[in-house]
Amino acid sequence: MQGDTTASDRPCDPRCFLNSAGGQDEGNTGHGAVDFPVAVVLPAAGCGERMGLTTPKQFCTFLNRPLISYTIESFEKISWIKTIVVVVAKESHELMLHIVKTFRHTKVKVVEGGTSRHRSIFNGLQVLTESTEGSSLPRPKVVIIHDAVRPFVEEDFLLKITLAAKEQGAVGAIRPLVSTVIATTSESYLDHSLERAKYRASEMPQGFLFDIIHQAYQLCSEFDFEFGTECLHLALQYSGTNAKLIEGPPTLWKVTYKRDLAAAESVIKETLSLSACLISGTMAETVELASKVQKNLAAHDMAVDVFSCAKEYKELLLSKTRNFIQITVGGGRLSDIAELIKLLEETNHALLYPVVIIWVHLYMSEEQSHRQKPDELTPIMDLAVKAKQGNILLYGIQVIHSKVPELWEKSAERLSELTAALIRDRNPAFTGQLLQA
Ligand SMILES: Nc1ccn([C@@H]2O[C@H](COP(=O)(O)OP(=O)(O)OP(=O)(O)O)[C@@H](O)[C@H]2O)c(=O)n1
Ligand SMILES: O=P(O)(O)OC[C@@H](O)[C@@H](O)[C@@H](O)CO
Repeated sequence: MQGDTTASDRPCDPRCFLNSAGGQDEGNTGHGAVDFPVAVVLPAAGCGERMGLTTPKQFCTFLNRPLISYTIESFEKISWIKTIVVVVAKESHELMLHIVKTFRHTKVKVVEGGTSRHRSIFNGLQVLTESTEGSSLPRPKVVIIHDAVRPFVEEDFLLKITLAAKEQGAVGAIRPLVSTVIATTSESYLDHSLERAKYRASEMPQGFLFDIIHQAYQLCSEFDFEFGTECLHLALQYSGTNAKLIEGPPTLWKVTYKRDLAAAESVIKETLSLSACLISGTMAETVELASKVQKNLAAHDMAVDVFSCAKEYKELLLSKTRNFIQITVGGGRLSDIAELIKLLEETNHALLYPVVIIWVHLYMSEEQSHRQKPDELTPIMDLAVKAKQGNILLYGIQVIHSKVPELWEKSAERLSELTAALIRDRNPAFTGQLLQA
């Protein structure tokens, strides 16, 4: 298609957009390249009819957080984006303010939506014009418009869209069509089909010079407002600006049906499972077990950093991982776990994503495990109940050291399998349980 700029169409790698979740260092690709004010408008005033739920899909939650909060976070962590205007229905205004407060979103301005997506977007643009009474928001040079129900957007693609919008006036993300587009007769027969290779799906984000898109909305017809679905069309029709088209990654999909919500949760869980910190202690057996687990988890695509003791917690937290494994020996050493939970709570580490702690209890022999008094381990349940209130999921796994290398290897493998499953699934139902490796 004329004007296509094809970006790399790499397979959907979860590490590419949720830096803060996956333990990756947050990129800052745009620093310096964007020397002009950029604002974002997130239309979120729809009712989500196709989702078939009473709660509008942008407020549906997974992993204890509403969908819209994930989208806001994708933009919030970008240093060169200064303002995020979230457009919600009047009846959702208080809920949106509560979400902003609960998840400590910054840069967010909440405004009231309209009866159609275009009306909502226009309301969002209006609040960005200096001429609006009481508008405390700076008029942006470029505005990014992005459906609030598209949570996976990457900084490097947003940078491409923003720089292209500054140069071209209007730019849109596109993706190859999956199904062929056909026209039907009034009796629901095939009228004709379009040559799929010549067409693309229009996705989000889209970027515009603010004045171009604001003018287009000021001039557009009531019909456009009521029935239109394409901002690029308004820029062409009413501001004479033909949008540049950039092929985006497969992660730009919009949450529309219930299955999309499950898919979004699964993508985020996969991202959260990419890294872990393992606190091994200093005993030869615990250090050896830690090394076996680290090697086995690498086969599960999980990068594990091993720390020898608690005093390195501070450094450990800087890694941004949401998964912690602590090996202890002998009598119940839950005090170390309690200390880690306290630190995670003090640093709000579990604010945006549930944190997993796996307490690995190593018995040095079969006899020692039989001597263990049940009441020495039951406190894990109490600790887990308290930790869950802070979005921290505590699990216990018991493992017995064996002097027989094959048996010891097998135990380490079982421990690694259990650890990977608990981290991947983050199922609250198993918190406080003591599993056997
Ligand atoms: N009056 C409207 C309608 C839609 N949107 C927003 O536009 C985005 C994309 O629209 P869509 O996926 O169609 O959302 P809904 O209209 O809520 O879904 P449905 O068509 O299934 O009702 C969503 O974030 C939606 O909240 C909006 O801000 N104002
Ligand atoms: O509200 P709807 O889901 O119908 O429209 C959203 C999409 O049309 C829109 O986000 C892209 O096609 C880009 O315009």
